[in-house]
Amino acid sequence: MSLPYTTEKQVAVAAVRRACVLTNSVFNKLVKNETLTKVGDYAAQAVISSILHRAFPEDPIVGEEDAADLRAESGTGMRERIIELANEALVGELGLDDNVEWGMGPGQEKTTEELLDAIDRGNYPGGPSGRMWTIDPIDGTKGFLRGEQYAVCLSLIVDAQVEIGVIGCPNLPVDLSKPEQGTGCIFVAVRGHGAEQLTLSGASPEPLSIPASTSENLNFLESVEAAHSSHSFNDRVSALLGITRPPIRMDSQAKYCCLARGEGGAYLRMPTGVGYREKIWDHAPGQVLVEEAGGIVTDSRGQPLNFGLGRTLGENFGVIAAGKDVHPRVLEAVQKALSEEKEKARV
Ligand SMILES: Nc1ncnc2c1ncn2[C@@H]1O[C@H](COP(=O)(O)O)[C@@H](OP(=O)(O)O)[C@H]1O
Ligand SMILES: [Mg+2]
Ligand SMILES: [Mg+2]
Ligand SMILES: [Mg+2]
Repeated sequence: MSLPYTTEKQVAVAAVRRACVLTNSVFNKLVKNETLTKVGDYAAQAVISSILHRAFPEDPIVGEEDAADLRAESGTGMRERIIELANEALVGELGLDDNVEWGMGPGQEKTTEELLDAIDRGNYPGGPSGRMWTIDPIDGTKGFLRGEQYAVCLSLIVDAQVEIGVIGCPNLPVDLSKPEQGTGCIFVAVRGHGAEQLTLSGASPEPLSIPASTSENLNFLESVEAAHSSHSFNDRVSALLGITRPPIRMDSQAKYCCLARGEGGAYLRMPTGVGYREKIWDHAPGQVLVEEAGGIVTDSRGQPLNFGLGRTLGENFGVIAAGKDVHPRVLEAVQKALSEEKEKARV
């Protein structure tokens, strides 16, 4: 019996690989010299969206970026730069099995209009039924610009359930505890068929599973950006759990990837203010990856993340991702810390 979503998985990995080559070259050519922020985000979404469209022309896409500003932009050369970089990534030879037999070999150069349209194809509003892809071309843009962690994130959602997640992490050490082994990994999960880590060239799949954990070897994974998740809340939850090790701070869904391969032990993301709604592209690939590695992903109330409400997670409040044994303990401590906060606000 053939595995489900074989073609989708091949196409998704090919698309993420090309986008990673692109973001790497954007960093080396542009970010290191000048701050042309967003060039990588636009170009990578154009590349991934073009590849998806060629393979699955009927599938809608929920992408983070849109091309409105780019269309309006003139005189800076930014749009030309993006088109050039996207075309380089689309036609370049990547080596390995670039799936020519699925029509996924190096593509043809595209016009400016075609690439702007490809970016704008990410405007699907989402919803509860049918197939859709989510693209976060550069997740952790702040980390990307700092030369730290970022991730190229792609998922396939079918009837509100994430079926495939692919996360490319060009700057992530192959093993956090052995930085000398080099950086660059791709994480892939197919619902019901496990999670794996590949090299950045798409080779050497290693199955992933979250090992059992105790409080002694636990530390939290959390955002670098204090505006994105409450560091002080995490400190309180750590204290309640008796965790003494400092948190591992890292941008992007690389946190889900580290968790899936047994680094850290829990990813906790609590809102810093009222009103922000988490975006589906910031969590869909990470959710299926962690679940397929044997973990649990919920919001801070223990509810599953709802990917069927549109472009955001709606009423889901915060995110807790952890191994099966750790998750209930973290959830309980989060409840305790929340009720302490309520109590404080009352008096
Ligand atoms: N106030 C806020 N609260 C939570 N997340 C936020 C936020 N403002 C932006 N974000 C999201 O946080 C993501 C980065 O997460 P992290 O902090 O884990 O690296 C951003 O993704 P992008 O970088 O793709 O825009 C963005 O979507
Ligand atoms: Mg993001
Ligand atoms: Mg992004
Ligand atoms: Mg963004």
